[in-house]
Amino acid sequence: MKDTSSNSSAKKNAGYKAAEYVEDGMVLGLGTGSTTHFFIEKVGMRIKEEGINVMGIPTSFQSLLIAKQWNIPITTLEEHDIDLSVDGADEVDSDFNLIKGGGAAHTKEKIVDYAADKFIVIVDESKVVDELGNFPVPVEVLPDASRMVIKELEDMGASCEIRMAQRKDGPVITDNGNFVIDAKFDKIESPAHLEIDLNAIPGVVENGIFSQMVDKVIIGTDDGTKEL
Ligand SMILES: O=C(CO)[C@H](O)[C@H](O)COP(=O)(O)O
Repeated sequence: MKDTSSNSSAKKNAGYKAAEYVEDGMVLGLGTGSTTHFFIEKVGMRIKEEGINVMGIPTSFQSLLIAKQWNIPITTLEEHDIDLSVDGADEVDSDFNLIKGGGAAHTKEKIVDYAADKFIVIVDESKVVDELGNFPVPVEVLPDASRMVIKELEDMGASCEIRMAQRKDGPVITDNGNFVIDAKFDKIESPAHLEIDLNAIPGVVENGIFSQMVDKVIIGTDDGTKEL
């Protein structure tokens, strides 16, 4: 789906910069992906070196494993509200609309990111776009509904593919046991409307348009960061 090995110094700069916004006592939403990996790593370093006291709510098994590796205490949305969530994106426009879900984690990411008091997005420059839509919109679906959802998406003008696993025969299975349909629209006129319309299709669990809640975007470059 995407090459997560590229732009690693820019991703690292963005992730490390976001960790500067972490304060002692915070509960953190831990996004998913190669950029967020650097954020979690830096939070772990700050716990070790500065002794800050924070807890994390991971948005995927991947993020849970990285957090455990860095001895970040884990909690859940059942137990705590979230002060700050930090997450990557596949596309971000100047109105802070996002496409997420390149790692198939967008359902839990949206629950956690939207619940946070503050939501910071971290990307490298390649993710910044004038208009969303070059990256297909990931749509998590209940497996039994996938053919019907594809028909609805095609009626809405999208070209669709069920995302296939790379080292397993068959579809990608999300952390929630579902499939992901990648829906490519020629043009996304209104991200906010599309976000609502996609979730109205029976069988859709969540889609990867994030049109709400972003407070800040940190763009990593090879030399440093820019903030929007
Ligand atoms: O939405 C996501 C996972 O579902 C990721 O945040 C998004 O795909 C960006 O990943 P990366 O930082 O590896 O480029």
